[in-house]
Amino acid sequence: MSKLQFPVFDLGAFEQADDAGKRTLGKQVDDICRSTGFLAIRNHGVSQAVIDAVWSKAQAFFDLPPEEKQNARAPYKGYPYGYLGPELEALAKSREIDSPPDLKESFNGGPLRQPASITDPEALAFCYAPTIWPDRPDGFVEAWKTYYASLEDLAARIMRLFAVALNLPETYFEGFIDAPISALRALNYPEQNVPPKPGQLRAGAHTDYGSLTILLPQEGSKGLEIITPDGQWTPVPPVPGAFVINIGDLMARWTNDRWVSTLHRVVNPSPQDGGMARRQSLAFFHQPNWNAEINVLDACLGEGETVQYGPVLSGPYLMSKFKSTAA
Ligand SMILES: O=C(O)CCC(=O)C(=O)O
Ligand SMILES: [Fe+2]
Repeated sequence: MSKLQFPVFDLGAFEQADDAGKRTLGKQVDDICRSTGFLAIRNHGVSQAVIDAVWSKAQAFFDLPPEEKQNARAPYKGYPYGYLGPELEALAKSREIDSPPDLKESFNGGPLRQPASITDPEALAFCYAPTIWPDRPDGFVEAWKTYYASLEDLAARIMRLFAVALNLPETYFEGFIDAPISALRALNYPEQNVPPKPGQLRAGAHTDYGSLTILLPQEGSKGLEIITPDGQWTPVPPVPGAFVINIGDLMARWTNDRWVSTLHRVVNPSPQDGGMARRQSLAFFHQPNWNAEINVLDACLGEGETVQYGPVLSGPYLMSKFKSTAA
């Protein structure tokens, strides 16, 4: 693994390693997750054709006239899926910081399957609410679902890596994530022709809520920044062919804060970087099963350490976090 500036991890090499090799590589991931929880994953096995298809369909969707995009809009404030137009979300509000709305628009989609066992009305009204699909561009839905399925599989593989990193059996998380309630979000940060309001960013400083986020920033694009342990905002460099992953609040809680859910943001483009260029990204927010009960892992309790968090259920926990960001 290269650790020059930003760690880049070879997932294929991990999967092919023997037990001792896996433990060594897992230890590297444990170290990263204790410090920032942000790393790039290469040799991830997701086909470039699957990525290119969803990328170009998302771009074509964002290029549609605003009125047409509104046909796929989320029907009411707080509805999780469909099109969320400009100025409707301020991520900084999740931290109770009042800020102008983020300079972005997004399209959001939920789980591809709904287990028959799910009857909780809250689950049906929230995570399992229907995705409001756009009519155009042709092929959008198929490309979206194919990418979603690939990322769900990738997330499960990364959770195996996390289990090894935490000194747990490799399959430890499997029972918690066999009916995940993950969401996929395509983000577009439009060209900025007018100056932002004071304090207005493309995405305000926030932590992610779930177990794991798998991000695909636009190739070569800048703007994503994290707070490093020295307290400085630090750019995440684009890594060609790799996904950027980070852990969210639920994973920090699960590990009793051994792992950190790091604050991050997307800043406005600087004049040196073209000043106003559009930027696109895809964010897959992996979230354990609606009913998964998340208790601090024994494996994360060192000598003399106490349990800092009581149990929470994955779905209701996510709902409470999500509802706070409407602008
Ligand atoms: O677009 C990006 O690079 C990051 C977006 C992000 O952090 C989020 O939507 O949670
Ligand atoms: Fe984020």
